[in-house]
Amino acid sequence: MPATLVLCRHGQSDWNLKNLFTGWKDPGLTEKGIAEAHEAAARLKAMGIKFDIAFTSALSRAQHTTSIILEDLGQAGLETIRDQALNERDYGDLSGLNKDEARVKWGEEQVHVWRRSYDVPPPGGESLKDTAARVLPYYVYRVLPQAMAGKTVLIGAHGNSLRALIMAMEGLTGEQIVKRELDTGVPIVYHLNPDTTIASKQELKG
Ligand SMILES: O=C(O)[C@@H](CO)OP(=O)(O)O
Repeated sequence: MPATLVLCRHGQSDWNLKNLFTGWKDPGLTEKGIAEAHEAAARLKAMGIKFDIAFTSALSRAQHTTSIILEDLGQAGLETIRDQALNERDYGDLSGLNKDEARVKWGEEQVHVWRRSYDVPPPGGESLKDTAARVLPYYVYRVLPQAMAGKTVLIGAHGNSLRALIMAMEGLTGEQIVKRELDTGVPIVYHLNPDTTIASKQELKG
């Protein structure tokens, strides 16, 4: 029986709605974000998934999404480990700025490079590579041993911390990851082989 690992980006946050760079800032979920978390839970429930352990970041939008999913699955008390290693990529000086205004100020291309490239950090912040340097050791040393022990694992985290993880798990290049977007509140269910490679992958979209 392959191990099961579910990755889920948090539901829409207040700053996603306002189109602001968020990073390590800590806005809550919008009504839509809360609804997305419930939908994520319903899709996991329809697959018959029950978790043995959950991991989330130190930021409330990911914690809230994770707790809604667990509550809806009837697993409110499940062991949930919070760690800032899973936090969103730090957007540095861009944090709190409007993304459209940033495009006007610095140009479409520069902002796209800051948002999606692999190794170009935004001013004062982390590149995806920097983010991977904290996410991947956490995954390898904390999360993966749980999955390899046969536990069904949930990671409720963020667009860029999960992009960093997915890049490594799926063996994507720096060019491929630029195009990879994660929707809010959409669980991705991976089954892993005993050697930790991916046996199957399913995105639970509506
Ligand atoms: O603002 C952020 O922290 C992230 C995720 O919402 O945005 P982006 O998609 O621009 O990386």
